[in-house]
Amino acid sequence: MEGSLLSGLNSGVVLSLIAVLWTVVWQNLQHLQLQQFFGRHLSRHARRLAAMVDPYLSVTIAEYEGGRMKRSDAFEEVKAYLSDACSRGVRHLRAEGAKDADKLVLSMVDGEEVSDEFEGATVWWWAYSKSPPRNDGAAAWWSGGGAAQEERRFYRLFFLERHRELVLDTYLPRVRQLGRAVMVKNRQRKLFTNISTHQWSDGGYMRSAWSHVVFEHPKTFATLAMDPAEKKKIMDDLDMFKKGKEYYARVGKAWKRGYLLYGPPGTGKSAMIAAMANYLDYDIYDIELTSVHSNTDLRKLFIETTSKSIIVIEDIDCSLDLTGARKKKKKSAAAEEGDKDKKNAPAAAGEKKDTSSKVTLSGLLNFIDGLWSACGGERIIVFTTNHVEKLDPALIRRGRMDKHIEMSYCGFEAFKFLAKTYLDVDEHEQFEAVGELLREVEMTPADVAENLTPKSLEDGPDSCLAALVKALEEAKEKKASGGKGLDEQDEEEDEEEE
Ligand SMILES: Nc1ncnc2c1ncn2[C@@H]1O[C@H](COP(=O)(O)OP(=O)(O)OP(=O)(O)O)[C@@H](O)[C@H]1O
Ligand SMILES: [Mg+2]
Repeated sequence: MEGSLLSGLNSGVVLSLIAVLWTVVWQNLQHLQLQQFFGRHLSRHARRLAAMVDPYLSVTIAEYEGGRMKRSDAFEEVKAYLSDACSRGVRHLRAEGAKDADKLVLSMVDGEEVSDEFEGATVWWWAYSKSPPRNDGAAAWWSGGGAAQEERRFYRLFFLERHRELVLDTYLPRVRQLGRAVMVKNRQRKLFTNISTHQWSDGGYMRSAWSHVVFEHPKTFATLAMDPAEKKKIMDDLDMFKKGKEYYARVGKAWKRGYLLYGPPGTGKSAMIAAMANYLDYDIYDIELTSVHSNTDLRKLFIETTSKSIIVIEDIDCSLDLTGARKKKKKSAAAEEGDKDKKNAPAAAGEKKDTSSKVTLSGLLNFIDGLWSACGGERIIVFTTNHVEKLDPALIRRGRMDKHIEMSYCGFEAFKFLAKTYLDVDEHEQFEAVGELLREVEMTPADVAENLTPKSLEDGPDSCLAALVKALEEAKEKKASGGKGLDEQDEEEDEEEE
C-alpha cells in the first residue's frame, strides 16, 4: 500500500509539494508567530497539502481601501456574512452588541478559519491582521493619528482553481448580498462625534477621529410639535431623498442634501435631527468643528463617514468665525487660504501641537459641495443656528443648504399637538385662552411642553393647562411692562458685540 502510494508520486509532484510547503511556511513566518503557525493553522496547512494536485487560489479583502482612507464595504459585508456562517465551526469568536439588546453579533478572531459550501464547492475563509508599516508618513497623515497604529484586518478566501469562475462570479457576489442583509438585520444605529487624537508622530500632531455610541433618541416626527402641513412637507422631502438614487444620478448631482434648521433656542432643532434620523434609519455624525484642526482633517473625517447618515454641525455660527465680521475679512482670509492649506499638509513638519481649529470657510464649503463630498452618497448635511442672519450667505445658499427650515415659537397647531401628546386631550375649555395668549407672547415648544408635563401623580389635563395659561399670562405681563424682556435683549446684543 505504502509502496503503491510512493510510486504514484512522481518527481513533479514532490517538487510541487516542497514549493507549496515552502510558500506556506514563508507566508506564515512573515505574518504569524511560530507558535501560532504550529498550533492553530495545522488544519489549514493540511487542507493546502490536500489541494496541491489541484492548486488553490486566494482572494484577500482588506478592512481599508485606498491605504487607510476608507473602510471597505466588502470587508464589512464579508464580516457580516461570516458572522452567520462562522458561529457553527469556529472555536474563538469576537462578540459585538446587536440591535436586539439580548443578542450578540459574532465574528472570527484573527487566525481562525472557517469552511463554507457553495454549489458543491468548498471554500475556506481565514481571518488575520497585520501591524501597520512603521514610518509610513503619507498613510499616517491620511489616517489621522491613532487609527494608523491599529492593526489592519483582512479576510482571505481560499478555493480550488477549478472553482475559480463559480467563486468569483457567483459565490462572492452572493456573500456580499447576504452580508448586506445580515447587516440590515443586526444594524444598531450609531451616533458619532469627532475627538482629538495626537498619537502618531513624535511631532505630536493633533488629528480628529470618530468615536461612537449607540443612537437611541426617542424623538420621532410623531412626537415633534409643529405645523402639520410643514411637517408633512419635510417628511415628503426626506422620502424623495431616500428614494432618489436614480434621480440624483440622472441630473448629475451628488446624492446628498443640505438642511439648515434655524430658530431660537428650545424650538426643536436638535429634536428635529433626531426625528429625521429615526425616520430615515440613518446614523448621525455630529461634528464638533472646534475639535477639527484643519481643512484636511475635516475632509478626512468626511471620507470616513458612511452612507445613510446625517452629518450635523450644530450652532454653526458659534463653531467658526463665519459671521458678518468674517465676511468683511473675507478677501484677506481668502488670500490666506492657500497658505493655511499648505501649512496643514503633511509636509508641514514644523507644526507642533496646536489645539485650535484652523478650519476655514472655504474648507467648510469644500466639505459640503467639493469633489470629495460626492464620495459614498446618500448623506444629509444639517446645520443648526440661532442666528441665521449672521451666517455667510455663501454657506447657506441653495445647492449647499437646499432646504431652510425655520423652527419657531409655539403656534396654536403645535400647542394642540403637544396637548395631545402630553395630556391626551383633543379639546378643552382652556384651548381658546391658550390660543389667544400664544398669538400675543412668544413661548418655545420646549417651554410649552414643560408646562404641560404633570408635576405630580395628581396632576391631570385641567391643572397642566391651567399652569400653562398662568405661565403665558406672566410672560404677557412681562412683555407689557417691557422690563425684563428688553433687558434680556440688550444683554444678548452686548454678548453678540463681544
Ligand atoms: N417642536 C417640538 N416638539 C416637541 N418637543 C420639542 C419641540 N421643540 C422642543 N422640544 C423639546 O424641548 C427640548 C429642547 O429642544 P431642542 O434641544 O430640540 O431645542 P433646540 O432648538 O435644538 O435648542 P438650541 O438652539 O438651544 O440647541 C427637547 O427636550 C425637545 O424634545
Ligand atoms: Mg439644539
